[in-house]
Amino acid sequence: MAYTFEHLKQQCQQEWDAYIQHDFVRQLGEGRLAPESFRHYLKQDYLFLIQFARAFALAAYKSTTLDDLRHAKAGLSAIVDLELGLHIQYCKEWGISEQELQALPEARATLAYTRYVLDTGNRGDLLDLHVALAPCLVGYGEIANWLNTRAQTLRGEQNPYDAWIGMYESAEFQEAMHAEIDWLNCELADVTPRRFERLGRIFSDATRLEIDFWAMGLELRQ
Ligand SMILES: Cc1ncc(CO)c(N)n1
Repeated sequence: MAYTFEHLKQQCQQEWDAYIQHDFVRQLGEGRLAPESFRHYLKQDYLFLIQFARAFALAAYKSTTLDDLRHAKAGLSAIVDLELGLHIQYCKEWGISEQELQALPEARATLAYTRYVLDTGNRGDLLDLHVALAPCLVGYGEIANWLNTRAQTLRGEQNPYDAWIGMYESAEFQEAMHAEIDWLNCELADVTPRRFERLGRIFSDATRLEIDFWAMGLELRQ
């Protein structure tokens, strides 16, 4: 049987739904998330993005084909040249200066998640690393789409978090998500059941760590 990305989700459907439909996400969509929670999340997400960039650098190191090398390089450039700049700008609009960002200590949830991804990539191969990254890349795109299906979601000026949803429903992000799913489907097609079981563990671990990232924001955990 050929495995697909869909199977990775199915083998931890409960965790996946708890991540996509988390209270943080619902409250953000309904425009009733506490601003302190959103600010705390934004600050930690800056630290997350720096480690995320390192993960793409690791993906370059783990690449053995020119195509994979180009893919990793494009991901690293997108984060360093584009996403981090946008994030710093967005933080400013929420009253968080670049100076403040640079001095932040990492919350435990940020440490746990990012170092888990880096360790998984270090000890495994490129597929292990991509599976650990998939909840970030695919999850946020799916979250934006899920929010857009909900009648309770507020869009436009009435929601202070509208721009956040806009970022992840954007054509660029949705394309990156689909490219990631295609890459994974291609690689998963010929793995053995034993390998799939190990990959499933990585995927569900990373999903649980994304849930903790939301909880960190919601509960202002350090
Ligand atoms: C924690 C987290 N996961 C995923 C993304 C999407 O890139 C993000 N910015 N932050």
